[in-house]
Amino acid sequence: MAACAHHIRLQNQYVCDYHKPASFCARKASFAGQSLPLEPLLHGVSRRGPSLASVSTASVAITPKDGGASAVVAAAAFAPRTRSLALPTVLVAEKLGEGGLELLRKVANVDCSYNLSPEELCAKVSLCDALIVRSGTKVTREVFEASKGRLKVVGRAGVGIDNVDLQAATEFGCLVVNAPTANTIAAAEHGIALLVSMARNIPQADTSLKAGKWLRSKYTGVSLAGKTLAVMGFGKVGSEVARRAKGLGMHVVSHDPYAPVDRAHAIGVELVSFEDAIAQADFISLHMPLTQATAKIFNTETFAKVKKGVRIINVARGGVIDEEALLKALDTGVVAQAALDVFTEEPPEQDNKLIAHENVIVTPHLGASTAEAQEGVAVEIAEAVLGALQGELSGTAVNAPTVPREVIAELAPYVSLAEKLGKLAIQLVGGVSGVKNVKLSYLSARSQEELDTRLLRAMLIKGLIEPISNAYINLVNADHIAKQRGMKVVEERRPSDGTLEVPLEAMEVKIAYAESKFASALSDTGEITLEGKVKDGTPYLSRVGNFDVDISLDGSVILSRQVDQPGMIGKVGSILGEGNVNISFMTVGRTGPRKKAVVAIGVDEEPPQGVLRKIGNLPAVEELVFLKV
Ligand SMILES: NC(=O)c1ccc[n+]([C@@H]2O[C@H](COP(=O)([O-])OP(=O)(O)OC[C@H]3O[C@@H](n4cnc5c(N)ncnc54)[C@H](O)[C@@H]3O)[C@@H](O)[C@H]2O)c1
Ligand SMILES: O=C(O)[C@H](O)COP(=O)(O)O
Repeated sequence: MAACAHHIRLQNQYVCDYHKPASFCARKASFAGQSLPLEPLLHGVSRRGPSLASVSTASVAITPKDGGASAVVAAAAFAPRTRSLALPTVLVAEKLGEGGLELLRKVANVDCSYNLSPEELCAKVSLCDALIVRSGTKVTREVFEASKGRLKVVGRAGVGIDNVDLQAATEFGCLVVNAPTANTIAAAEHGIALLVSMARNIPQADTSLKAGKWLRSKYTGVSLAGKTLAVMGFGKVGSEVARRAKGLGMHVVSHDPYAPVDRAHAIGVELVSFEDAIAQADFISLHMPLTQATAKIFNTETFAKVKKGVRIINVARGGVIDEEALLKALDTGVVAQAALDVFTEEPPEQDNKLIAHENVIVTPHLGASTAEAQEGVAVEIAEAVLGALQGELSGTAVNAPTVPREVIAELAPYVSLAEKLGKLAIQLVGGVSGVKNVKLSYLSARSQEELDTRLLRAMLIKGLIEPISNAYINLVNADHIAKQRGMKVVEERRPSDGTLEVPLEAMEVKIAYAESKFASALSDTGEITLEGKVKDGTPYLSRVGNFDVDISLDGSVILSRQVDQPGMIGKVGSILGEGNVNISFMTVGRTGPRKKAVVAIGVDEEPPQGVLRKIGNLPAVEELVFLKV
């Protein structure tokens, strides 16, 4: 047997990496939450093939955002397998750029099989170690079941992973990686292409001329110069669209409650409220992710507030527009034109009325479809998949294995607390100030060496960012994604004289320079401030702004600031009861008897808007916010 040049030793098991592309060799192998230097060990493994399936570390993975209440799940991310001398097999189920295929072919058997039916995909996947898809292939629970544990990595050659069942992937110990940056420019350029084509009726005029007509006045367009474009979502794609639109002489405003103001100012874009953006825009371009908060955010109510004759471009996700409402708005002239690359259902039904509408131009989800973007995405995903097959964690891992069981066992409730505090804190942000500076403080008797806070910090970031983006955060990518979004997260330890047995007495999150939807969440220093504790293994919210509260975080929370007076608890309780909303907890934090008080109410279900309105209308209630946990 020939000796390999390099091997990674992971918890006494060996992974041969002689076949890695050169770029992998100098790196550290990061696995199961440990960063391990590559150990050049010489041991007898054949050069004929990699032994990449030999990693067996029991590890834990942060659950994906749809993964239920538990913040972490134990999963054997790479199940023990006998050392195989065969090359791994990678199934490429949608067309992938040649550069990526070349990389894969160097070290794997590559099976390019496109347009597989769900049954064919299930049949093939049991013979594959990795699967690469774009948005056109549904990687369902059935696919993971059918793979019978062989599938170790799913690579999404693009950003959105709406088509991959992440929960099932995690349960089956399958890593999911994506390629989030390589198609940004393509998507932005497509947005601009649609903007210009729509304004000048290019598709309609083209069709008409090809049909033998010469209709010059019918296709008179509108100019872009001097018009206002509202960019909804100032992330990777939105900011590139804004930059390009400025070059076309447009006045660009943007709505993104979480974007750093200075990044927008740097390219001459003003961040404004949702209402301001849609009220002043001649053109609206959508670039936000599809989340609970943005689903159908463009609906009948929204269209009632736009400038009459507005034109809309959507290269984000179909679900952010209520398609029926858009159709009505087009029919009544409220919306003059729409340019759509994405649809609620893809491909859309044949008789889709929006697509047939004369004032709508469409493309079949082509935002990422340029030769350059697809080459970039292909290389990005091939590297991520190959790295993952060899036990490396890519920075774009979506449901990555992270830390060893013993660490997680001790920190589990704190990990959950950190995510919940993040989720609550981000929901408290309001206005247009953005989220730039976050401080996470640990009150603990333990020293730095005795308390590994990496997972807590990652989970805080997960809680802060996932509800407002399509990013999936794990230990590996948390800091990277926070930085990418201009969010600075600093940690601070505050010594306590408590016992060393308890990892943490309390955890505090502060968001500086941010406005809040709930002014009482601001502390004396003007920061949104939340403190949490773990009691009997359960995360609790212990402070909001300057108000001490005590509420279990196993349901959602209503926070209300009111004048402390007799009968209030009964009144609020009755309104919730009438609305069939079950109260799990209620505490009052007050500055003094009959002065200001913050009432924190834990509820098992989301109260209907009418119920919240009734509570808000009680004369003693000064402000109210509902927060999902
Ligand atoms: N059509 C295509 O082929 C194509 C290609 C690439 C990306 N996309 C889609 O484009 C969208 C943007 O992608 P990206 O890479 O720029 O993502 P990103 O995460 O970099 O940016 C999204 C931005 O939206 C903001 N946001 C979140 N909630 C918001 C809200 N309620 N209101 C306003 N802004 C909000 C976030 O703060 C963030 O800045 C995503 O939906 C993505 O799936 C489509
Ligand atoms: O999420 C994405 O990356 C884009 O929507 C592009 O999807 P596609 O790779 O299927 O073109």
